[in-house]
Amino acid sequence: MKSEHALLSIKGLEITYPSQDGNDKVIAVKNLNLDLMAGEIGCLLGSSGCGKSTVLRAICGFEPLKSGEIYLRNKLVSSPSMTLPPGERRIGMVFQDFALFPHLNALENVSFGLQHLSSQQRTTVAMDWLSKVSLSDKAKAYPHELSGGQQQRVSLARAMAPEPDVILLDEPFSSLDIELRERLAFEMRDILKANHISALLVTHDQTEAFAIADKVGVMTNGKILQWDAPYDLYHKPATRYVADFIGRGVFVKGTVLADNRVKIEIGEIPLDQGHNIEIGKEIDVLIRADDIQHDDHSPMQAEVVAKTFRGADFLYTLKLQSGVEVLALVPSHHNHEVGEKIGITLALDHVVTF
Ligand SMILES: Nc1ncnc2c1ncn2[C@@H]1O[C@H](COP(=O)(O)OP(=O)(O)OP(=O)(O)O)[C@@H](O)[C@H]1O
Repeated sequence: MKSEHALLSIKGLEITYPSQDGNDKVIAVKNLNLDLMAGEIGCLLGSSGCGKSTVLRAICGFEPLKSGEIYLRNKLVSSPSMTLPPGERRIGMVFQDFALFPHLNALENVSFGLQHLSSQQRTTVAMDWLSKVSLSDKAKAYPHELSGGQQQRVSLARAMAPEPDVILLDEPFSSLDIELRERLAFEMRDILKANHISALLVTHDQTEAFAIADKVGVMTNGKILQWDAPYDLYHKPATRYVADFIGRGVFVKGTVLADNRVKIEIGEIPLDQGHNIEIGKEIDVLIRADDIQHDDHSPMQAEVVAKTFRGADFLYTLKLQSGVEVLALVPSHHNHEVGEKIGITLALDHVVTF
């Protein structure tokens, strides 16, 4: 069975909190399943309150389970009848605010979890991890003397130094500038991959999730709707909620044709194998901003009703003849005015429908 090889395996997890009036229970997580393989970086992605942090706390051993089981390296660490104490789990944590000890310098922060070693070994190991995050020259610096990105790398080095089974990261970029986030997410991914460390991250930011994770689980109401590679989440969303949540898209009406194709207002698209929809049926077809291309020579016209400059491209909102509005990403040297009509073609090779 696949999960036998998983480093972290969560089966049928349910966690409840007492509600404010003390009577009913808030179900924070329900029937959640997840397998994280050795060396894999996973991410739970969902909006505020969907239960992401509760899952992390349960993995750490801070939440009792209502039902289900959590295994680390095939060892049962949590079930409704037992919770292995947090200190006895081999888990590293990186928090939203980095949670560095302000009165300890970078080296001392990283040494903190290495109390089982001699003082000389501690320094050697901690210096080694500081060098792995490219901060050897900041060993003596205190947290307030480091930038946000540097503090985050110290925090990562501190979590990695005791060589835990898995590192959990709780919104690790949310206190940083938006421009920094994506770069640091890539940087963190490189460090984790170079050191073969498995990690589970939670975030509400899709760009962050896609930049860092091998597998992303889209969560809502305490459930994972789909656990997949970012590419598959984007191109093969399993539910309408996932399709709406990931990437910017619009659903337009389509009609199923005889030869396994679907006709929409601006063209025809093949239906994916496995869709057995009766001919003539009306379906909703997902059209993303990168599915529509601008082509000055195309006879098919759409009116620009809004536009946002994004540097390399414009995100145009285009009104089709029927009045339906779709989005289109267009290289920014094609600078058209609102109200202008522009030529478009459909660049979609398969239908996403539900
Ligand atoms: N200690 C608690 N007591 C009662 N309800 C709680 C408690 N902690 C969390 N909840 C509720 O459980 C649900 C899940 O909360 P959780 O913190 O796991 O969500 P989250 O996805 O991490 O949200 P955020 O991104 O805002 O941190 C929410 O409805 C929340 O209100």
